[in-house]
Amino acid sequence: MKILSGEQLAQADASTIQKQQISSIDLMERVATLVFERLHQRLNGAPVPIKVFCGIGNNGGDGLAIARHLIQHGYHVTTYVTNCSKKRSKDFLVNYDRIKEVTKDWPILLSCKDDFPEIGQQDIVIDAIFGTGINRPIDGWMAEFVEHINNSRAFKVAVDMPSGLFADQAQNDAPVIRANHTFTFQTPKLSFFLPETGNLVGTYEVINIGLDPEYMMQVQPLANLVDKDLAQRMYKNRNPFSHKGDYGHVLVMAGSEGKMGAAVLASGAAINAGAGKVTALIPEDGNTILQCSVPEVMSILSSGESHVTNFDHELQNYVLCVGPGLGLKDDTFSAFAKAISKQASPVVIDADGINLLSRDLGLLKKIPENSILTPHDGELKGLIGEWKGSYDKLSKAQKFSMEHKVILVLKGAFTFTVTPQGMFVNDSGNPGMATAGSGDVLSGVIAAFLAQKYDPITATLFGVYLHGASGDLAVQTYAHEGLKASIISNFIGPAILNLFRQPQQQPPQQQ
Ligand SMILES: NC(=O)C1=CN([C@@H]2O[C@H](COP(=O)(O)OP(=O)(O)OC[C@H]3O[C@@H](n4cnc5c(N)ncnc54)[C@H](OP(=O)(O)O)[C@@H]3O)[C@@H](O)[C@H]2O)[C@@H](O)CC1
Ligand SMILES: [K+]
Repeated sequence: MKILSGEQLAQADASTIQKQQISSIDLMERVATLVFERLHQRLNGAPVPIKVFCGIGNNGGDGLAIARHLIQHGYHVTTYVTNCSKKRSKDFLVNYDRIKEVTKDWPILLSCKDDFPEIGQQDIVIDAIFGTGINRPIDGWMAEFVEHINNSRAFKVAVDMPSGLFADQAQNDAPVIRANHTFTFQTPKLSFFLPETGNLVGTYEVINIGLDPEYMMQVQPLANLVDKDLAQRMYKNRNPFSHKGDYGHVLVMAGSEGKMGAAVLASGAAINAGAGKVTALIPEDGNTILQCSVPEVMSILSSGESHVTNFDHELQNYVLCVGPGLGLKDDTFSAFAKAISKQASPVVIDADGINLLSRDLGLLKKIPENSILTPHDGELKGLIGEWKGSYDKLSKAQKFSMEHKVILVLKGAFTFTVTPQGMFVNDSGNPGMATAGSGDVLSGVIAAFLAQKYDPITATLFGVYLHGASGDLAVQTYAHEGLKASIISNFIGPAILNLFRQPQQQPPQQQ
């Protein structure tokens, strides 16, 4: 699913009106009806007090139309208009008139602090104050009003976006409605996925409002959302007459004294994700640990006892996955530099591999095009320097990806994959995955799909999605707290099966 900017959504709106020969007021009615239907489905006629707060633009117009439908269906609705400007949109005014057809109660105008209504704990608040048209932070009495709503214990439903939130631009601590649930139109907005603002959205639900398919097809999005549908389409069926040689060989260069678990997890995950063969290049003293932990994985021993000191072997045709638990010793750096410079096809670099690379960024010239780097924030700083907020981070990461022709996987609540061809947001995963070794598993999974001849971007996106989906399945049994990296790894197979199950067969998600 494409993630568009506010400006692009306005263009999609205009293009829909032109191509579908529908008026903007009819499009607003379509949108409001769809929101009403979803609300009605959940509320089922419940006599709860509903307060609809409308702005004076088209988001407010949506709010008025939603309120009208609710009133028509017998709900207990009070409608308010935040009277912050005389400049009302055309479609707002039409709906301001239309609401008179169903009630004698005019919307109540709010113009200052004295007008603020009391909001009860049992109320449902529908926030239709600002949507994608917000163009500056909310200030003055409106800022106090946002705080008033946020301080209430009512359940807050945002229309398109929580008011005050910018769809795709940085904002510094500006007042924003803290929604419990957001009905967003056509595409989710980029700010829903960023750590500074994602919590303001609550749960979100995309409503397909039927914007012009031609426009949607050709528009270059800010990012693409990788969800179950897309992941399912990435999957490659196996040929019944195939053999292990068809599924590639992953060489995991990893581990050091006290961190052999990282080598075990990365190489084990590569096996679990379908690599035909996996070999671990590890320090001598780690061999027993590895061989006892994952019997399917072969080993090559470096001459260093406690850490990898050299990269000497006879293997051919393998995919290198380097870094987990490798350590930062000088001779490990030399072995890393040698390993990198011997590769002709994309590699996966994780953890200490990225820290070693940051020691000499000149090595980037030796990394094959479309190699995959999977840094957490601390490691990323070694590559792109410091940043100010998520938008700055993404822009610097994009520049880095294009300049060095590499794929960056920026791990987080929503993992961003930044490629020279564009940016992707991952839709799977949960907070239980914030646990030691989870990243080691991810690097092994991505390397396994590279070895299985998925192209580098697909291998990355598919690996990131499945890693999160494994965590989502595992959490049903283990809870967030009980989740650990080896369990995530063991759920890769079930997560692949789950790609092809219908939603009703999925167990409920832990919130
Ligand atoms: N995309 C689609 O396909 C469809 C979109 N639809 C809906 O339209 C919504 C977008 O509507 P929109 O463009 O009218 O903008 P909206 O968010 O209502 O606000 C604009 C008003 O706010 C004002 N204003 C701005 N910032 C302010 C501030 N800080 N403090 C105070 N005022 C501020 C600004 O005034 P001005 O800047 O001119 O002073 C202007 O009057 C979208 O979210 C969705 O709900 C559907 O109906 C149909 C399909
Ligand atoms: K809103």
